[in-house]
Amino acid sequence: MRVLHVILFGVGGVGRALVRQMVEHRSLHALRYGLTLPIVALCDRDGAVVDETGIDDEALLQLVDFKAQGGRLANHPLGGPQGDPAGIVDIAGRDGTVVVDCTASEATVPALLLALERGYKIVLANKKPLTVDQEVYDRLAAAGATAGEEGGPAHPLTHHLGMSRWETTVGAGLPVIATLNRLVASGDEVSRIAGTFSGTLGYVMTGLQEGRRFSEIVREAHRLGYTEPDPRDDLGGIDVARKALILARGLGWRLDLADVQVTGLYPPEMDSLSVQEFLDALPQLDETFQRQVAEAAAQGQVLRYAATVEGQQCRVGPTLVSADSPLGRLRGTDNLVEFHTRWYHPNPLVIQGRGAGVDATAAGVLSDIVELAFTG
Ligand SMILES: NC(=O)C1=CN([C@@H]2O[C@H](COP(=O)(O)OP(=O)(O)OC[C@H]3O[C@@H](n4cnc5c(N)ncnc54)[C@H](OP(=O)(O)O)[C@@H]3O)[C@@H](O)[C@H]2O)C=CC1
Ligand SMILES: N[C@@H](CC=O)C(=O)O
Repeated sequence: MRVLHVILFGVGGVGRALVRQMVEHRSLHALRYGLTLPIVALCDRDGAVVDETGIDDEALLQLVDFKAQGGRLANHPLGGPQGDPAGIVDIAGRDGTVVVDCTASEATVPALLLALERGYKIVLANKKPLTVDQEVYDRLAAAGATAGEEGGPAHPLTHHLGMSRWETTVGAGLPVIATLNRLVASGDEVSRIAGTFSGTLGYVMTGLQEGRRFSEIVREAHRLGYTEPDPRDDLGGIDVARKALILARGLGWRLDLADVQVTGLYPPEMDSLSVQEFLDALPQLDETFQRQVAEAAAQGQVLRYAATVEGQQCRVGPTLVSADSPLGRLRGTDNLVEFHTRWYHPNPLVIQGRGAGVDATAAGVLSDIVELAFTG
């Protein structure tokens, strides 16, 4: 039996769905792939449960229920406090470990780098480590990638052949990163990537179209687990900017988050509020959006939050499109990603489907883990 030990950071919506799917599919993985995936550490922001023999399934299901009810692992009878994710990798890691990041925090970067230094593998649903410094991206992406000419450093565009996977960072479970990597590997020339990359903003824009209030839709998207922990990351455009940057870096472009042109959907004064205060203050934006959507509808147009990666530049922001265009016909959390390339011209290669949701995302993370079990 092939064994890959799992250290999981983040037991929020995605992390909990992942644990449930891992437990549910244990026999499928054993039968189909001869693979077993024991979870040896489960960590939230200040606590952890560690068991080097693998936390048993009954305890895992009990722990995710405990987390769903707002519990803290530091206070659980099986858990204890932790303030250093790298320390968890140090004590719980061993040969054949994968560190899975389902947080929305930069605090995991040292743990991820340590994991790679030790020869472990990493899977990220978290976009932040890939969108801080270029140097961090390079280190996270290049570990174990194919050697360059005459054994030199790996070429930046062989990243996806290494020990890291981050398929769900763009388009959740949709195969956006895999498609990009395949285009790059074939030598095709990608000239433009464009579309809508946010499940939350798709849900908000199409909800507005149906005549619903902005504040009500945003709160619903938050409750359903589509938004980032702080929904301003979605509404301010920074989450889409991170996705655009991950795609641009995947093309080998050397850009930083500050280089992405971002237009947000709420006024900067709302940045100083707490998340709850922000959610409570949303009704003050209802009328503006209602007016914008009505004016657009009168012209046969709808509002969408679009992203473009082209000519060494990334741009994200609201735009009006014809209600009858591919973007205009999108509904709910669906994303649409067009790759315009030398061989996909004039018609682009298009990926479309659910772009947020904890189960589809967790399934994408689990696929990355299974793929890495057979890599390297
Ligand atoms: N939801 C979705 O549809 C999608 C989400 N993603 C990405 O997946 C990630 C998780 O999203 P989601 O589950 O919705 O978010 P949640 O806010 O529900 O969960 C985040 C989890 O991370 C934990 N956490 C925060 N900081 C740390 C830390 N320093 N060390 C360990 N754990 C930490 C939190 O701990 P605590 O419980 O103590 O607060 C919480 O358990 C995000 O990066 C998001 O962008 C990607 C694609 C789609
Ligand atoms: N908040 C994000 C989740 C996926 O990355 C979104 O809504 O797209």
